[in-house]
Amino acid sequence: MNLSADLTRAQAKAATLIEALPWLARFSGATVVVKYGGNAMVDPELQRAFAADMVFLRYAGLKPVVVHGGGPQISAMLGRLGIASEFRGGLRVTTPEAMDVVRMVLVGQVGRELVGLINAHGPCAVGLSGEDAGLFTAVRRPAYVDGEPVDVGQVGDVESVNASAVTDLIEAGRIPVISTVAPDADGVLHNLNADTAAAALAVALDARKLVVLTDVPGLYADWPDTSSLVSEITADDLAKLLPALESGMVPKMEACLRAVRGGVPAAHVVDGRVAHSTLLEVFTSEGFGTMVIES
Ligand SMILES: Nc1ncnc2c1ncn2[C@@H]1O[C@H](COP(=O)(O)OP(=O)(O)O)[C@@H](O)[C@H]1O
Ligand SMILES: CC(=O)N[C@@H](CCC(=O)OP(=O)(O)O)C(=O)O
Repeated sequence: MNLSADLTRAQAKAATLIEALPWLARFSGATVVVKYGGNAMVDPELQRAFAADMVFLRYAGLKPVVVHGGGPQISAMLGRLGIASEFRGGLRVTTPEAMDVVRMVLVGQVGRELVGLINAHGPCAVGLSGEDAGLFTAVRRPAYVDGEPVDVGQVGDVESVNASAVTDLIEAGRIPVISTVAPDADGVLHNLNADTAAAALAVALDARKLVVLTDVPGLYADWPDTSSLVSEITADDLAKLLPALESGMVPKMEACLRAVRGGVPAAHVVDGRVAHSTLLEVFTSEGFGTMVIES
């Protein structure tokens, strides 16, 4: 057969679309929690690509829920305001003064910007924080440095999730965009690591997938040996590997483990520096990044 160049290109596009068919069928109606962070959150082109992916998922019949990070943006604002900031065991030491800034940046800046980018495609996104409709309650937690607990101030773990705060929005066709601050039982606001909160939410929503964006192609078993990229790992093997991981990957892989152990069938770490990484993960056969499964 002698196809013209145009027809060849058109056929390649059709092949790409049709490759998505089994995945569209499999994930139709599924809730997918996506943790937005890293470079995807600071590069304007990647930001727009991410927003388009969320809208694509929604129109493809999935139910995307976004949990966003914002560590670098919080650090920048604390710096501008002359408020000292440090991390202990991967968690930000959060004084009451810093907590005000964490809330202002996550809820008022990073969350708003993402809502705006998604809503450029149509009025889908609604921003909310752990404070809204009692979405999260927090319980204060220490950091662990050399195995020892260290007080890091108003830092919490998710204690409870009011899933209906999110499912009501999903049922209305919205894309929830969630900022990870939450009150404890006394109403004191706490700062939650966004990877951890995304995992807790994925479990509470009975999500079919957790997708965590980062700035590397995935988990390396022997970091920084780039030949050691892990494409698939079971929860048990990940639990064995966790103590050997370095700080950046620890909350991410702990989050994947928590999600899978909590009943989410698959948790993925994908390279957010690649435009449309979430779509590639959900709709292509290649497998993208690292997938954590129960067994
Ligand atoms: N075993 C590992 N596999 C992959 N990355 C690792 C590993 N150990 C440490 N890292 C580092 O962790 C970083 C990701 O963590 P972090 O910077 O906190 O993520 P993000 O900003 O995407 O939320 C990677 O960019 C990499 O430098
Ligand atoms: C307790 C704690 O450390 N909270 C994080 C919350 C934001 C976050 O997790 O952002 P990333 O995903 O971009 O790292 C912080 O204050 O930086």
